[in-house]
Amino acid sequence: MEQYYKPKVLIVDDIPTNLFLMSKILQPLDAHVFMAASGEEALSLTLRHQFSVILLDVQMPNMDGFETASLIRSYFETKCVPIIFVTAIHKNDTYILRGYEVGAVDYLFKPVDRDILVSKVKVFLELDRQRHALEEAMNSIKTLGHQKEMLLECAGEGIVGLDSQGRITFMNPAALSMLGFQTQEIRDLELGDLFVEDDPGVRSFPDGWESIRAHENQLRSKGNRTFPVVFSSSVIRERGLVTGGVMVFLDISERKKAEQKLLELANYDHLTKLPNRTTFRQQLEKMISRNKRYDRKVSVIFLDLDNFKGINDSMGHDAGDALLKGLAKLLIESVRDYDVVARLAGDEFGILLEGFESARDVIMVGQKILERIQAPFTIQGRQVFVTCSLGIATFPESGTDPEALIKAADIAMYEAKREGKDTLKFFDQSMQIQARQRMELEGELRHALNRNELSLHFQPQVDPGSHQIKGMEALLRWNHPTMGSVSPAKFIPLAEETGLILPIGEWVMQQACIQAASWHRHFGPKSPRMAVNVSPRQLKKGAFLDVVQKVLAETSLPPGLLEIELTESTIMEDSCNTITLLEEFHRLGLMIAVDDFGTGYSSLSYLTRLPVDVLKIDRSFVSGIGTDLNSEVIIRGILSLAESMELNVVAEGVEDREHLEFFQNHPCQLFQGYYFHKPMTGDQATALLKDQLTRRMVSNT
Ligand SMILES: Nc1nc2c(ncn2[C@@H]2O[C@@H]3COP(=O)(O)O[C@H]4[C@@H](O)[C@H](n5cnc6c(=O)[nH]c(N)nc65)O[C@@H]4COP(=O)(O)O[C@H]3[C@H]2O)c(=O)[nH]1
Repeated sequence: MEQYYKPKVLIVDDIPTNLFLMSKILQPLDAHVFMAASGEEALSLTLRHQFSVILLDVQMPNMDGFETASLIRSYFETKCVPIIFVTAIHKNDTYILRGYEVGAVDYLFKPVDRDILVSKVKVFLELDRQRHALEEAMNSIKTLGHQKEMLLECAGEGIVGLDSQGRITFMNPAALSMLGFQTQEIRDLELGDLFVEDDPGVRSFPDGWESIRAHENQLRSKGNRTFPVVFSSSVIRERGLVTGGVMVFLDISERKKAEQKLLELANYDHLTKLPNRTTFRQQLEKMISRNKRYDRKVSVIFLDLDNFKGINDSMGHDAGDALLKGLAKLLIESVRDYDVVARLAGDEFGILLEGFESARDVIMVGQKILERIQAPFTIQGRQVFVTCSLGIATFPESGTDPEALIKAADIAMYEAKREGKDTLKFFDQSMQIQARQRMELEGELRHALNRNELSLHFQPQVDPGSHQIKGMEALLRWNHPTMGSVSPAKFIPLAEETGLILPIGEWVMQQACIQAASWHRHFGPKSPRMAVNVSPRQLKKGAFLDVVQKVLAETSLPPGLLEIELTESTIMEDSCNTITLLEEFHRLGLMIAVDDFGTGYSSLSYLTRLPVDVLKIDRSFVSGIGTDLNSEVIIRGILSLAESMELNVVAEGVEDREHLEFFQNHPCQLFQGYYFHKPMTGDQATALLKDQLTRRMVSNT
């Protein structure tokens, strides 16, 4: 803030009374009054203070007033200080003139009149105040100008100045450096030369310039580098006339890069660089509206790898990632440039096709993918074989909006999986009905355990010679309050898919062991061995071994009375882990049976490495006895294999005498089937075992 300015007055007189009187008179004026008794003293004061006016006595000893005034005028700092001479009234004109020559601005005559003195001094004080105010104003203008200059110099934004014709006249250092120009090079430049794309606002200088606020465009540097900027402009007017313009711009390359990165993250899969699900959906929406107008079709292919999890688990995530990248490349190469390939999730990919003639073209694309995928991928120096399942849905038949189409293709893909994988399926409405039923069933199954709707039935396994019951297979039953009895063939695969098999399987193991332990307490060492079906998902879960150990400990069932039934395909699926786990079960003393034997394509050499005790001949072969020579050949093959490997064999699905007679010539250890017993409740099985015991005792007596 500006400080209050108090002017200074100097009175010079060798007579103290004069000094005193004049200072007294000047006291009411708002000024500092200084006094000097000689010319020398006056000079010394003028060099230290800036006086508004000096009242200088002419007649003084040593250095008189004229001499003092000349000396004051001779110094740069003091040469303009107004001097009023104070002298006797009778002095002549020559004398007076001399005073003016040495720099007097006025005279006062002694004896000094009070009013005249005050009014004359007042004038000079006022003049000095105004001079001071002017000086202050000048100073602040100077400071402001300097500040503005600094602003232009230091601003990070590029600032470009134009003349009234719109020609560039100025660029601040930031603008020069961003655009790569030297100051002298800007003279012939027009603003439009700097813009990559014509900007109507820029072109319309000076009209419309005021409205350019935060526009985005690209500027071109001298070296032809283009970079994105955000810029604003304003027009300079003086008294209503346009005198120039200013444009301020900011290089937003970094911001644009960050925006681009965010956009990629939001719309693309970072691993394969393919569009993600969101983008896939948007593209499908566009494709639908594009083709709807011309009554043309759009196809959605949903692809899922069949054995990705196995590869990921056994070879590690890096290998899994490499496989997905390889697959992405394969898919892109299998379709046309304008078809869309996206990664929807994990090992799920989506393809959008348009502009095809008929469904045959889409099938050909799908088959091409199925064929190409058969060639091994080389990952971490190893050859990896994969297959995939494809589901195809077509607009408008399978659905008219993106969600419906993606869902339909997903359902069709699911059907392809159910049909044995490595194939493609076209969506049809019946699939949707099945999918809905599956969903409803799943909802019900989730509550089945808590609502006590599950129970176990037991089917005896009988010794062919003695007809004694040596084993019992635990078979799960679901009795739903409205649907009635639901077949395990229907709900077990569903439980497997949804993971519900884990709690359900644990419950089965527990209930079966409780029952087996009860029989063991009742019938002693001759009580039947309990065979429990175990699904692949249970086996893969590391905790399954703990579950079995815990149940055995809780029920005190001798481990030798527990048999685990695994299907052939389960055993073959996950080699290393399965062998280790089965060996653990063996160490515990459990028996291991291979269910549905003969339906898979087990490598026999692999089978010899597995700790297996029992092979169960699949029901489909037994039912072929007498009608299908192949089945009989297979059964004979299994029996001789089992003999050479010293494995026991259980023939499943023995329904009639013909089956039984076949096995008289081809001995097998146990029979299971309706010919002997159907699956029955625990109580019925207990009664049967009691009956058997009684008959044995009777026959022994
Ligand atoms: N036509 C005919 N069928 C016969 C005959 N003898 C037995 N069966 C049926 O054949 C199936 C034998 O069980 P599986 O092969 O383990 O096949 C089982 C098994 O894979 C699965 N399953 C049943 N209970 C469980 C369980 O607790 N856990 C798991 N993971 N799977 C189970 O469900 C499948 C079907 O079970 P179920 O419907 O109980 O069907 C049983 C049984 O009722 C016969 O002479 N003729």
